[in-house]
Amino acid sequence: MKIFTAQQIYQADKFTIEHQQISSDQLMERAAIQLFEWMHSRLQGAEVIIQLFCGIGNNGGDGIALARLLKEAGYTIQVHVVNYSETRSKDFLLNLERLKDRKIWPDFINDDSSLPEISPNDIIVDAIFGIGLNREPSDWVGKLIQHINQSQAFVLSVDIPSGLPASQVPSTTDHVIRASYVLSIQLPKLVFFLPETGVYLNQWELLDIGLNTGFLGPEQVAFHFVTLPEVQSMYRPRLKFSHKGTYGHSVIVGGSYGKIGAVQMAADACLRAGSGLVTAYIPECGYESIQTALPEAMVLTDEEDNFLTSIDIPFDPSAIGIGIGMGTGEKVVKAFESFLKKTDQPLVIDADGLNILSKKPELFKYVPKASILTPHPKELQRMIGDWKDDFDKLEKAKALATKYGIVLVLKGVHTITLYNGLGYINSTGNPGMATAGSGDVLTGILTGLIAQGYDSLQAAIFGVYLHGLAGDVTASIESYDAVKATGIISNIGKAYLELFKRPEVEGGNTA
Ligand SMILES: NC(=O)C1=CN([C@@H]2O[C@H](COP(=O)(O)OP(=O)(O)OC[C@H]3O[C@@H](n4cnc5c(N)ncnc54)[C@H](O)[C@@H]3O)[C@@H](O)[C@H]2O)[C@@H](O)CC1
Ligand SMILES: [K+]
Repeated sequence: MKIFTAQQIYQADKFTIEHQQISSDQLMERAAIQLFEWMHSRLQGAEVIIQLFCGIGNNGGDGIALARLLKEAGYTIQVHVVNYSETRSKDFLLNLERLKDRKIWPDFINDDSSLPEISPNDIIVDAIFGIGLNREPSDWVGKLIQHINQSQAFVLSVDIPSGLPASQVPSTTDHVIRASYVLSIQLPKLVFFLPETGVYLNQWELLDIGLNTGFLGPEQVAFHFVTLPEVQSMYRPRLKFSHKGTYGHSVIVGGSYGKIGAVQMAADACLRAGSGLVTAYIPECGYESIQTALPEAMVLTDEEDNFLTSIDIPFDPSAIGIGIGMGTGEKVVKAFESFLKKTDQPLVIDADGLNILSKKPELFKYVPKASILTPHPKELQRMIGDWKDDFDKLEKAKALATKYGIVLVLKGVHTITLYNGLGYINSTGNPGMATAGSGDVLTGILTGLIAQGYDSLQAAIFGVYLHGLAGDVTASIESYDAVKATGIISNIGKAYLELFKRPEVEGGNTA
């Protein structure tokens, strides 16, 4: 699913209005009906007070139109117009008149008004600012937003939390609505997914208002939101007449004394992802444990007991994952360096592999093209230095990926894969996955997918999704708190099955 800029969304609105021969007011009514139906199907006429805070633009217009529909269905509403500008939108005014025709009189909040009382039991509809926010809200609007945030009431934001710009971080963090739920009109916004801006919303969902897909289809975007249909289309089914050689021979290189488990988990995940054969390449000390714990894997050992001193794989592997639990001691760095210099096939590089690259950035030029690098935020910072904010981070990371022709997987709540100037934002996963070994599992999955013939970008997008889904399956059985990396591995199979299960209920997304 493409992630459009506010500018593109405005163009899509315009295009839809022209091509469907409807008025902008009719488009707003579609949005209001969708908002109403969402609320009504959940509230079922409950006797709760709904306080609607509406700006004076089209986001406010959505709110005012929604107020009318709620009133007509018998809900108790209070409508506040947040009067931050004299320049009111045409459709806002139209809907305000319709409200007045029904004898509903909103109160107007200005810079000298007292703040309305809000009970924690009320429901707030936040329609103050939408994607049209183009500067910081005035101080008094910021104070109103703070007041709403402190109310402990459920806050339903229309399109985007008010005060959150659509494509930059807000400058005054407490002048942004903290939304319990966002009903985003038709399209997700990039800020939903970044750590610094995603914190302003708990959950979100899209409301389809029938924007013209003829326009949206060919539009170029910088970011995609990766959902089930995209991932399904990447899946490579296993062939009837195939054998283990068809699915590749992966090698997982890493480990050191006390950190052999990382390689074991990666090798296990690699097998679960479908690699035909898997070899673990480790220091001698891990031989017995891996052979015992993972009978399906083969093991090659370094001469040295406790860490790797040379990496010589005596056959041509289909894929190599390297770096986990490896350490960054002098001899390891040397072994890694000479391995990089003699290898041209794309690698999956994680953990200490990344740390060595940060220590010796001159080695980047030896990283084979189309290798996948999977830094978590600290590893990324070591690689690209400090960033001003999340947008700056994305630019710097993109530049690094483009410079060396690599696939950069930025691990996080929404893992973002960057390649060739484009970004792919993952939609699966949960907070339970912030646990030891979760990254090793990802390395194993990615290596296993490359071994089976997925290209690097597909392996990254598909693998990150599958990894998150396996984590979601695990959490659904064991709770977020109890998710362990080995649990994620054992649910990779269920995640594969999930990919092709028909959805039973329509659900929201957790931002
Ligand atoms: N254009 C359309 O046809 C549709 C628009 N929709 C809604 O319209 C919204 C966008 O509406 P608008 O473009 O009117 O913008 P907003 O309603 O987000 O903002 C209102 C206006 O206030 C001004 N403004 C921006 N920042 C300000 C600040 N800090 N202080 C004071 N004034 C400020 C801007 O001129 C802006 O246009 C969307 O988020 C969505 O909710 C929906 O109704 C669907 C259809
Ligand atoms: K809003």
